[in-house]
Amino acid sequence: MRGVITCTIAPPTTRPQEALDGVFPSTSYCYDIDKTWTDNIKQLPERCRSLPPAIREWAPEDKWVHFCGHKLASPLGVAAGPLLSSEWVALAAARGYDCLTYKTIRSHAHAGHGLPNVMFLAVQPDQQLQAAGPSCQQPLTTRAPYPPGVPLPGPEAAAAAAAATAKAAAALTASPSTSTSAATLSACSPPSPLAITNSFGMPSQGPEQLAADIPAAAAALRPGQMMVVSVTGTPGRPGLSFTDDLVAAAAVAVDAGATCLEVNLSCPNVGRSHVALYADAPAVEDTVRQLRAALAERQQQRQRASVDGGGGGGAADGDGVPPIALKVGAYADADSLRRVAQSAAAAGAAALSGINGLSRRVELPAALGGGPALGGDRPTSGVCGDPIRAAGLEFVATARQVIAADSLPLQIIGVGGVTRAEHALDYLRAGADVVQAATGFMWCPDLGLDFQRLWRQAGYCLPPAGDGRGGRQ
Ligand SMILES: Cc1cc2nc3c(=O)[nH]c(=O)nc-3n(C[C@H](O)[C@H](O)[C@H](O)COP(=O)(O)O)c2cc1C
Repeated sequence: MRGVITCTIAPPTTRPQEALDGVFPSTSYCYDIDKTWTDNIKQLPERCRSLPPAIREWAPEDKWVHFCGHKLASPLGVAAGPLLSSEWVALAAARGYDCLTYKTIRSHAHAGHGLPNVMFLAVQPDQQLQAAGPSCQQPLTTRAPYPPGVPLPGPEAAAAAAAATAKAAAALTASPSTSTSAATLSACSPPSPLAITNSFGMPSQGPEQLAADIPAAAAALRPGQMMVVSVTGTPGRPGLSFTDDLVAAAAVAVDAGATCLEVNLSCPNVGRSHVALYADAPAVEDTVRQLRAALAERQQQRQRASVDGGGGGGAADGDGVPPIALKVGAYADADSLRRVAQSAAAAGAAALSGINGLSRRVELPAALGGGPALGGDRPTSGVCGDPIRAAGLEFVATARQVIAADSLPLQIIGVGGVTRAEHALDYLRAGADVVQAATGFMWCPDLGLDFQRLWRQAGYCLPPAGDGRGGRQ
């Protein structure tokens, strides 16, 4: 793989004074990390509900981008995770994101892990984690939690940020050529570096709720936007293989009208049995073949049973199966990625989406006693945000080379460490068709509107890359 990714590890101890400097409140701007994911579904946190009106100028349709049979007004989206329900999808759709991935669902209701689910990491500014290698066996250290009783940024802070955003947006509207920096538009200012570990264990609503909520999420989209539904299987279900259960989860999504699926083959927060599926080329090929065959068979049955023909999405191909993206992790080398890309394409997958959070051991600072930060039963968890951007870019650049060299019919979703709008442009230059943020969206939902401004300034195509590789459009 090209490039050098260093893996300097945070110092083993963090002085409490530094850790509690108030820059790292225990909640994100939007998602409330002190609450369970079900509470975050029940009610969108106040800060998300009181965002100022979004001002966005939509690209003319001839500048829209093609992705998995859909036309997108822009190539930015939100990755699987933060969009827990239709309300969250509607929020992202209104804040400048066009490719919205509905959080990974299972075939059945699943509680996932208890709190804590998200903790801040003590990393150096610009620290980037290696995708693989012995140095990555070393643990990362969390920041001390925000002290109890210290008030979080409340409605006043949100109102001040909203006023600043409205002012900047008004200036922009009055003079579209103003070179207001993207940062001045955001109604939030994420901590820097924004480095978290998340450990949810892929909780899922049950099929009945999803049957109502997935169509509600799709109804929140405008022309030029699409929703991908992320699905996974659960190993060890009585009488069902992982793939059988994956088919059942995908069927929930398809029956609810999903027009694009993403199969999560790389969750770093579940048992070992399927965390590394994405790295096993024959298993990837088998899984995708079986999934597509089962969905095609279901579609035929439905067509036979219905005089009007079955459902199926607008982007489904000839056999009625929606395009399938595969969510993968970082690969140790280009050959491993090539083998999986070839297998995925041979089985009929439409896209690769990477990377997932990097799995690391995560410990409390020594000042708080050390030991696994999420408890002994969760010694490792997924690292997301700024420290994985280099690994994500490396994945995209390598995938683009492999796809071009082998003429594979695959598109690429670039994910990992997009915490500012400019990072999305870096991903597009590296070769992504679509770029998504997870952590960046949680801490700065208006990153989407910032990106739209940059995208418009760029003339809705890529500016030349600084490294001489050039853009793709
Ligand atoms: C809170 C949270 C929940 C996530 N849940 C999922 C999930 O359910 N399925 C999945 O494929 N990835 C999940 N991810 C991983 C993200 O999709 C993404 O791959 C990873 O966070 C790297 O992107 P980021 O640096 O923008 O956060 C989750 C990430 C976060 C932060």
